[in-house]
Amino acid sequence: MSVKAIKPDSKIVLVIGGSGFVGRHLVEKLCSLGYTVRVFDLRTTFEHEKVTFYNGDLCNKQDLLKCMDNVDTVFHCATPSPLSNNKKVFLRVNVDGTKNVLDACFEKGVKNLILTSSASVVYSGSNIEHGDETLPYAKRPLDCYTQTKIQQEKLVLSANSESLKTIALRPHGIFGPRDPHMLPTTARLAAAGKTKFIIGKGINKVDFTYIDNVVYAHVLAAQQLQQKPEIAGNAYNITNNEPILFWEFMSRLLKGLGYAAPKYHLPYYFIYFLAFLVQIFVFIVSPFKTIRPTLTTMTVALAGTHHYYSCEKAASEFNYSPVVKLEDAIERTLQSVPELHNKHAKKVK
Ligand SMILES: NC(=O)C1=CN([C@@H]2O[C@H](COP(=O)(O)OP(=O)(O)OC[C@H]3O[C@@H](n4cnc5c(N)ncnc54)[C@H](O)[C@@H]3O)[C@@H](O)[C@H]2O)C=CC1
Ligand SMILES: CC(C)=CCC[C@@H](C)[C@H]1CC[C@H]2C3=C(CC[C@]12C)[C@@]1(C)CCC(=O)C[C@@H]1CC3
Repeated sequence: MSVKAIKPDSKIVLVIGGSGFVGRHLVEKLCSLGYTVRVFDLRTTFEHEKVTFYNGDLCNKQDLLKCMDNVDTVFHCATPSPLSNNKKVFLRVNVDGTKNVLDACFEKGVKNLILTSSASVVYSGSNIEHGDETLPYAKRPLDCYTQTKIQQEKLVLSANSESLKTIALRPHGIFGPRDPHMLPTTARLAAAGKTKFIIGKGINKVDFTYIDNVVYAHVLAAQQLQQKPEIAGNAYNITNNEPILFWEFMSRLLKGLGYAAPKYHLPYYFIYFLAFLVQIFVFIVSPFKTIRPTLTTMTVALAGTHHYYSCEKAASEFNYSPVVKLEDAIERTLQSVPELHNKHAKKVK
C-alpha cells in the first residue's frame, strides 16, 4: 500500500513526548494531515501554529488530565534518554508515568492509545535474526531502559479494552534529522578518536529505521485501528526492512561525516567484559557521582550481535511498508547535520 493509505483527518490527537525526536516528527506529519494536535511534554522545543502545547510531567496525573478533553487518540512517545542509566527515572517515567497515562485515558474517554515501544523488548544480548513478535520478552534485559520498556509495553497491551484500544509499535534504531542519540553520539566518539575499532568480526546484521517510516507506521496504525479494531492489543515490529551490517552502517555515517571508517578488530567478549567492569565501577561510584558511559554491555552487544526483525505482521495486518529506503535515509540524515561534520576533514575531489 502506498502513502496514499494515510487519509487527512481532523480528530483531536495528543502526542505525549511531542517535543522529542520521534514526537516532533509525528506532530508535524499529523498537522500536515489536518489533525488537531496537542503536545504534552516536560519542555517545548519548537513552535507550530497548529499545535497547542501543554508543559507538564506525565508522572503527575493532574497535568495529564488538563490536556485530554475530547482527545480521540493518544500517541505516547515520551521517554528519558535511552542512553541514560538512571534506573529511578526510568521506573518513574516509563512505568509509573505510563500507568498515569492509562488512567487519564480511561477517565477522559480516550478511544485509542498508540505506544512507541521498542524492538529491544525481546533483546537480551544474543543474536536475533528475522525476529518476529512471537519472541518472548527478554528475561534478562541488559539495561534498565529495556527493562522498563518491557514493563511499559505489558501495561499498555493489557489495558486494551472495548473503551480504550491500545497498540504497541516496536521500531528499532531510529535515525534521521534531529536525532539526539545515534548521530550525535557517533560524531562525538569520532571527534574524540574513538571510532577506529570494530567490535567483533563486523559481520553482524542490524535494523536501522528512518524516522519517516516510524512516523508513517504510527499514523497508519492509528487510522487502521478504527477500521480494523481486531489489530488492537498487539505489538508490531517497525523497521526499514533492510537489515545491514552494523559496521557498514556506522562506516557510512562516519565517512559521510568526514571521518575514517573503523578498521581494526577487537575481540567481542574482551570488550564486553571491559564494559561489564565499567558498569560495576559506575555502580560503585553512583552514590557520589553520576557517570554515563558510552561503553555499556548493552551498547557493546548492540554493536557486536545480529538484531534484525521481521515486520511481516505490520505488513499483513495494517499494510505497513517503509516509505523511505535506507540509501536515501542515510543521505538525508547526513545532509541534515552540517554541524556534526568533521571540520578538519580533507576535501575529496
Ligand atoms: N531513538 C530510538 O532509536 C528509539 C526510540 N524508541 C522509543 O521512541 C520513543 C521516542 O523516543 P525519542 O523521540 O528518540 O526520545 P527523545 O528523548 O527525543 O524524546 C522523548 C521526549 O519525552 C519527553 N519526556 C521525558 N520524560 C517526560 C515526562 N516525565 N513527562 C513528559 N514528557 C517527558 C522529553 O522531554 C522528550 O521531549 C520512546 O518511547 C523510545 O523508547 C524506540 C526504539 C528506538
Ligand atoms: C561507532 C559507534 C559504535 C557509534 C555508537 C552508536 C550508538 C550510539 C547507537 C548504535 C545502536 C543504537 C541504538 C540505540 C541508541 C543509539 C545506539 C546505541 C537504542 C538503544 C535507542 C533506544 C532503543 O529502543 C533501541 C536502540 C537500539 C540501537
